[in-house]
Amino acid sequence: MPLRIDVITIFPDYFAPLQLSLMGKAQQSGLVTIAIHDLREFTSDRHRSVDDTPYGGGAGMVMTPEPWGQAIDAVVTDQSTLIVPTPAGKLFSQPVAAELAHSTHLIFACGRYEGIDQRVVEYYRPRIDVRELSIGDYVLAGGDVATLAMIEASVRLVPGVLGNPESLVEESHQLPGVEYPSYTKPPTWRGLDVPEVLLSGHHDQIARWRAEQSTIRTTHNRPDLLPGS
Ligand SMILES: Nc1cc(-c2ccc3cc[nH]c3c2)n[nH]1
Repeated sequence: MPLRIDVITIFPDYFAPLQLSLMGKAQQSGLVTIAIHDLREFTSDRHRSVDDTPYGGGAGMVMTPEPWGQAIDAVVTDQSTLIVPTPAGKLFSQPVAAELAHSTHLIFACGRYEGIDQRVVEYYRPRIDVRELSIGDYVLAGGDVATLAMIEASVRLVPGVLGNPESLVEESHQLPGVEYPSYTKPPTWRGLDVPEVLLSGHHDQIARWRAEQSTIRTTHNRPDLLPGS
């Protein structure tokens, strides 16, 4: 059963990159089907409007619920998971990507302006799995880039998408923390040499060196990922 993804957005062109590279191949292989829907196709007024002023005042505009209800109803099934990117959501992570990779149907609701009327989440929450997700503690201009990131992170984990599942095995066995640095040819580049141990062929020493490098990098860049932190 291929994973089906429906993306609803006012900027369908944001998703052209999904036709390229690994994501494009995943679609051609039939492992994943991705459909992009223009929210404005689900409006009923002459101006195809999707936003209005916020109740309670405040700056900016809020996306009205009805076009979203029409658009989501057009694709939703009882197997759907509705994903709403938002800075206020739970943090997206590799384990969440793995969960999404094993879903049957994902619907991404890409908001713009100040976000989507909360009643859209409230309406679907009793009916299907609804997940408000953040990709990090910084504010984007809309949910489209967050959706691209979540689709790429999830689809690469769909069995059969990655040509070499070996890289997933390494990823999953990775020590808590960040990855060791990588090197390839040439052995010397602008006077800089590849660490000797990597050319030695001593696989135990290489594994030890890589574990040390991972710890050094994690301590320096991501101490929050160190065990016991
Ligand atoms: N992690 C993260 C999500 C977002 C986001 C998501 C949706 C909308 C809609 C309008 N602005 C948005 C921002 N920013 N940062």
